Amino acid sequence: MAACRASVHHDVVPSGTTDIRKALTMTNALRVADVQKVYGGKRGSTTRALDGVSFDVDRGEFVAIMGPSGSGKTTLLNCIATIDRPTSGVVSVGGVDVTKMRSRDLAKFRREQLGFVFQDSNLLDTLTCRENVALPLSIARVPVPQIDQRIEAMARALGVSEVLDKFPYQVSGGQKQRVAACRAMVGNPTLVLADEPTGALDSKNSKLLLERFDALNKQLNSTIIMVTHDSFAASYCQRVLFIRDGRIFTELRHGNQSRKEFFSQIMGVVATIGGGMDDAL
Ligand SMILES: Nc1ncnc2c1ncn2[C@@H]1O[C@H](COP(=O)(O)OP(=O)(O)OP(=O)(O)O)[C@@H](O)[C@H]1O
Repeated sequence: MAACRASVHHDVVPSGTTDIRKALTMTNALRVADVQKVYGGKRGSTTRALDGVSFDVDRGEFVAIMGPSGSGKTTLLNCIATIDRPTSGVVSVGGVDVTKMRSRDLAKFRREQLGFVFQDSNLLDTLTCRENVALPLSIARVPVPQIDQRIEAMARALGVSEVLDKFPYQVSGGQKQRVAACRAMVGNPTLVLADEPTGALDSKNSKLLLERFDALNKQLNSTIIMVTHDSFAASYCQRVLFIRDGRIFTELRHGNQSRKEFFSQIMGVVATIGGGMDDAL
């Protein structure tokens, strides 16, 4: 097992710094440095959901986060997604320390820098699939001809071209989830955050989505962070971070081994770490 990379604080770039310093961190899509998250307090009981989590994600990496129920995965993803603020520590996306960002800037930041894929696709039922995918581009005021081009290209890449003009209730669960992935990735965000994206899919559709993620990661250099309980899903990633009791327990790298070999390695750690992982298998 590879050791986790040590956290370094000095080169985390706070928001509003110069382009030169940003350029220094161009290969770094995400830095999580000594992040703590404590819920509760003020005389009530407290829960330390994250206890000094540190790791880096390079641009173009496809990383899974695994861990038993209650280990802190959602809390970590919410801190990266700027939905929640850490109690202490730094979360830096594309070289910008998001923990220092003012609340009024966060919505814009999320829109422009992050793409989200949830367990249930969260598509808007009153819009067609095409209109759902167009949303982030329309909000970003991308010119209409470009919007059409980008939607067509992304739909082709995710295998949903034929359902673009249908409404979400007219398409299958697997297609819905791939349309949701289209919407998350069409704006080419710095980070795609996927929370149990295969959780509601059967094995055929899980495989299809993961293969498309893998292809997009390789072709577009997309950076994808995926929380999953499923070792099979994690085996598509280049790296798996295991979290237990709010701390990084260990990490595995895919390296040159086959996906099958990586899957067995992941299963080995899951067996060690225990606690309700791989429920989906
Ligand atoms: N808003 C909150 N207030 C208090 N405690 C919380 C809150 N959210 C999460 N926790 C606690 O923090 C810990 C980590 O929770 P988290 O949801 O991050 O775990 P998880 O790994 O995502 O679990 P699961 O796999 O079951 O979704 C748990 O002990 C949980 O009970």
